[in-house]
Amino acid sequence: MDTSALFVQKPGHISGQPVHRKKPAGLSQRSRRLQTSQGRQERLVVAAIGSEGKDKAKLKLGENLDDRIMSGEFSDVGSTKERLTRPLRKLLAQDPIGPGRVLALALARVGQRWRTAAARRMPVARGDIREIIGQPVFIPLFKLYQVYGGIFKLSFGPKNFVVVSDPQITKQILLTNAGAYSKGLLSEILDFVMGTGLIPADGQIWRSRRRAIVPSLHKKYIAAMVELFGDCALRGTAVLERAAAEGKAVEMENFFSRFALDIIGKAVFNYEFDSLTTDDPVIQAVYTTLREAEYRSTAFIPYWNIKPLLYLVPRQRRCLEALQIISDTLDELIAKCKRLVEEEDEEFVEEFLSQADPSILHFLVASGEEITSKQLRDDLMTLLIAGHETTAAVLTWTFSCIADRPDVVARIREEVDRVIGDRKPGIEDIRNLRFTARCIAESQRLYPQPPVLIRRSLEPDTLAGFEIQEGQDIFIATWNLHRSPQLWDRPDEFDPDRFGPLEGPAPNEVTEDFKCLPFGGGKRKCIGDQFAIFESVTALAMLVRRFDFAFAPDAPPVSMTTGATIHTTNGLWLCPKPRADLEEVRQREAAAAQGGNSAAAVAHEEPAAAGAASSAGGCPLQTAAAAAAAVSASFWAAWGWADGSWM
Ligand code: HEM
Repeated sequence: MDTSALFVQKPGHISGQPVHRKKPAGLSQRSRRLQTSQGRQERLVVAAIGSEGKDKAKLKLGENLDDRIMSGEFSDVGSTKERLTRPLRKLLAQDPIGPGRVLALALARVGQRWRTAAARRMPVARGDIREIIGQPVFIPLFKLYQVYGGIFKLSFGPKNFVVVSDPQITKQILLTNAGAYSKGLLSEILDFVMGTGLIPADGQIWRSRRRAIVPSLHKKYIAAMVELFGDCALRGTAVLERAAAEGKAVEMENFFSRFALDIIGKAVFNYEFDSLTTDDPVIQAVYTTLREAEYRSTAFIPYWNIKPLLYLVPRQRRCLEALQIISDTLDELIAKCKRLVEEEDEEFVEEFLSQADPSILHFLVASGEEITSKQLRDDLMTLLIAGHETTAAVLTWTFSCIADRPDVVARIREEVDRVIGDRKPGIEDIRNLRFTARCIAESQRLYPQPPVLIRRSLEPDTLAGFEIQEGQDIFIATWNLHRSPQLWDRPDEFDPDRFGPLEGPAPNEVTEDFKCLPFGGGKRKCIGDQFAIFESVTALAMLVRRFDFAFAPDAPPVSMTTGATIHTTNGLWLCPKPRADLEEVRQREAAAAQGGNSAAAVAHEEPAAAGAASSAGGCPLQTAAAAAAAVSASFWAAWGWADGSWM
């Protein structure tokens, strides 16, 4: 089935469903067009989706929080007892005779003690959960952060969460006292899909799985993956060329979602989703499961814990069916891989990379480690989800950031023309695509994926002088850290130069001292950070060198909605147009490359042909694996990957 229609359409239609071009009623009052200091309006609207009626209800709830903040209710963080007795104290102080004034003085002294005691307690924002839901959850958290600062408690009836938006407190939780915290709520939410995979796992299981999986992402593997990224970018190029030729807009979130799925399928378990050009039940099953994971992470009542409802509620039944399809597919892939490992009889050495199948699954099976099929399935499912949604979101928001920035596009293009021309980038080239990489980093600052990290304290701790009880749920509000006006100059502006000279180190939680966490930090830091950066840089470079992108004229405004990552509400509709000087650049490249690895030749074929061309001669990764061996140590060190330091 040809899937291009799913994301290449006239902007008024998404997945075949007509979309009202007019903004929904009430949207305009709610729209927050973020004004940058240069006066440029970011096409960003904070909105909730839903029918008009639903929308109004949410609007009221969201505004309610704004009203309460405006009223100063949240700013008064002192003692309630002191506040309540203040009018009485004032009245008594007016007593002309004397006893009233003595009492007023006594009350003032007690009030002072109450205030001092209150200052030692963490500020608490009490409210109704409905004031938070119905909008991207990090938006109200940001508003409350502006009132309370780096640490406060968010309390809804019996439930409460500590919200952290301070770099040093974040560092303590993630790095210096990381042993005192678990994934808590996140493990509970993700159990149905990831089981004891790396993201939700804690304790001994986490330690042993991390020790087993991290070595599979070794240098040769990453270098081989860069080749795969280039092949997939060529297929994407072909899809965009067709859209450009037909003058159609492309829904880029869908496009990047499929792009990233194709890559992660091959990279993790050698499965050809080929979702940029086809659709099949496994792809549908993956998306059903992903959406369910997001639904569960934002739903208020976990009704799915009541077993019979799993079979009675249609969406839960669909999810069970999807999980079964994925589980069967993974079982087949595992069995196939085991057969291959037995047949090839290759010695398992450090940096093992199978020529026939360089996937992480192959590494894990070849390592000979005894693990249950269930654990292996959990590991693969975790890597599939962790490496897919995040990268797709990063690329989507990067393109949203650059679509109205011809100055940035020109700089990326100049760098790409100079470094790789029309070739696919090799591993060494990525080192020199430094401005392109900074654009990815800046987009990750503006749109952190995920926008909130979740933890639970395993033992009492003290954060910024406040006592934390065992079992306390904590949100680390990455969005707040990344957009804080106290921590960043012009925080809402897309400025890839803000991290200093391009020759300097790539920005991360260490260089930015935990005010920027593109991949988390400490012992639970992302294991796929280099994979993801190289993938995103390759895609950005290879698409920008070919196309100009402009916002589709009649498309809905770009707005955010919460999932595990930040999604667009109505898609990101862009019109790709071949860059004006494309022919000239091609001729120049053809003359220079003379029989080299010309991307132009491949990308002009149909996607299926591009895929076939990329795998001509067996595995397209063979040559890359060989080339990887030659990559210098200084290259890896430049990416913060000195031998051993990345584990
Ligand atoms: C741009 C893309 C990506 C982003 C923004 C991202 C972000 C993150 C973040 C912030 C964490 C820390 C979560 C926490 O502390 O609670 C994390 C963990 C993780 N990521 Fe990524 N990630 C990306 C790509 C990938 C890829 C490609 C893979 C695998 C190939 C991957 C695998 C993982 C795993 C397994 C963990 C859990 C590590 C542990 O708990 O030990 N990620 N990621």
